[in-house]
Amino acid sequence: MASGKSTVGPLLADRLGYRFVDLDWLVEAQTGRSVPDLFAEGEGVFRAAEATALRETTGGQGLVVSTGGGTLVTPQNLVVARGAGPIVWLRASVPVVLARVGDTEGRPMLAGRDGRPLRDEALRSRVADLLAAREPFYAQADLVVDADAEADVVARDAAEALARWRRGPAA
Ligand SMILES: Nc1ncnc2c1ncn2[C@@H]1O[C@H](COP(=O)(O)OP(=O)(O)O)[C@@H](O)[C@H]1O
Ligand SMILES: O=C(O)C1=C[C@@H](OP(=O)(O)O)[C@@H](O)[C@H](O)C1
Ligand SMILES: [Mg+2]
Repeated sequence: MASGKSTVGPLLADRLGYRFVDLDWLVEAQTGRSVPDLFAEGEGVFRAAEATALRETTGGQGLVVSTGGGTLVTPQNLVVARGAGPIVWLRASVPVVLARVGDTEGRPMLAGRDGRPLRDEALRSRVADLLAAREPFYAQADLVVDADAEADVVARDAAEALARWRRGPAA
């Protein structure tokens, strides 16, 4: 979360001449509910809607999909995404993620048990724990790009990494 997927995705799509979809927006459009609303019924309710939305982005070409930070932690989602095209991991460091999450309002994964946004050391430790737990899943991406950089630079690096990936190992 807050690595810049929703920000960089459209910039990357522009560079590639592709369409763009943000998976959280698609979930909200398909369910008519906000992400925090879905989480309020239980994380599983959101994850089910997310898996459905992800499947519906596959099967075509010329599309950049910005997933949510938890999407590819579900092994079946990873299989679905990999079948659709290359997965790019926007790898951001803990301090940069913390600087970008803002006040964490509207980010259910960064709320405490009482539902209120975490702050200070509790927030830092939740972000660090989440990123550490998710790293083995993110590491299964086809490409990794340093997401601590400015958004335009991240999009450019992702486009270049994709072009190299397409040319194959010999290039
Ligand atoms: N490369 C970047 N440099 C600086 N700020 C960024 C960058 N990418 C995203 N942001 C800002 O960080 C916040 C979270 O970005 P967002 O794209 O929503 O991340 P994600 O979709 O991974 O949760 C937003 O306020 C966004 O404007
Ligand atoms: O990390 C997560 O599990 C989540 C990240 C969010 O998306 P972003 O990564 O785009 O913030 C959103 O899908 C939901 O709040 C759950
Ligand atoms: Mg996002």
